Amino acid sequence: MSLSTNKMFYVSWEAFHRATKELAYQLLGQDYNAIVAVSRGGLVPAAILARELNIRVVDSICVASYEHDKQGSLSILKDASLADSDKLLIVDDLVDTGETAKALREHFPKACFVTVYAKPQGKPLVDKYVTDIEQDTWIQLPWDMELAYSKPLAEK
Ligand SMILES: O=P(O)(O)OC[C@H]1O[C@H](OP(=O)(O)OP(=O)(O)O)[C@H](O)[C@@H]1O
Ligand SMILES: O=c1[nH]c(=O)c2nc[nH]c2[nH]1
Ligand SMILES: [Mg+2]
Repeated sequence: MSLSTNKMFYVSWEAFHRATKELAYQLLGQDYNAIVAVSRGGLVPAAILARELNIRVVDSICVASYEHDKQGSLSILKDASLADSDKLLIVDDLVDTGETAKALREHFPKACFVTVYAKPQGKPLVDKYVTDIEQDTWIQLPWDMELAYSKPLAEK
């Protein structure tokens, strides 16, 4: 997807951590025994969920589709070695158009697919998520940003 508006939702590391812990609360007691992180965006929430849910088996599936904010066709660069199962948690940072989630659900039909953020188009494809984001808004994740000087309002 390529966005035509400039609406942004900026996420700090603390906010990302807090939202992912909220996802962990939702998953608590559900007996998952392994995680597959959807690299790269899913690596950070996967580490947080693995810690909070005490899951020590963590794998990754490496996919590519976006070049910055332009979406192309999805390809699997490296598959996970863990087999599909209903005890498997597939973790990504966000679902937007749902193209990535659709491909992953086909790849892991029994697994539970979770994200931290979800936009309306992709929402029906995730089993659990924490925060709703409007479709026309770009989520700026903490690893894509750096601290910078901000002019006082009076000077803007
Ligand atoms: O619902 P969709 O429209 O498919 O978009 C969601 C996907 O896009 C982003 O990954 P991206 O492909 O940009 O790669 P990255 O995780 O390596 O940053 C994000 O991490 C999701 O995996
Ligand atoms: O950083 C990102 N923010 C988004 O809103 C988004 N949608 C797809 N891929 C994305 N990456
Ligand atoms: Mg991704």
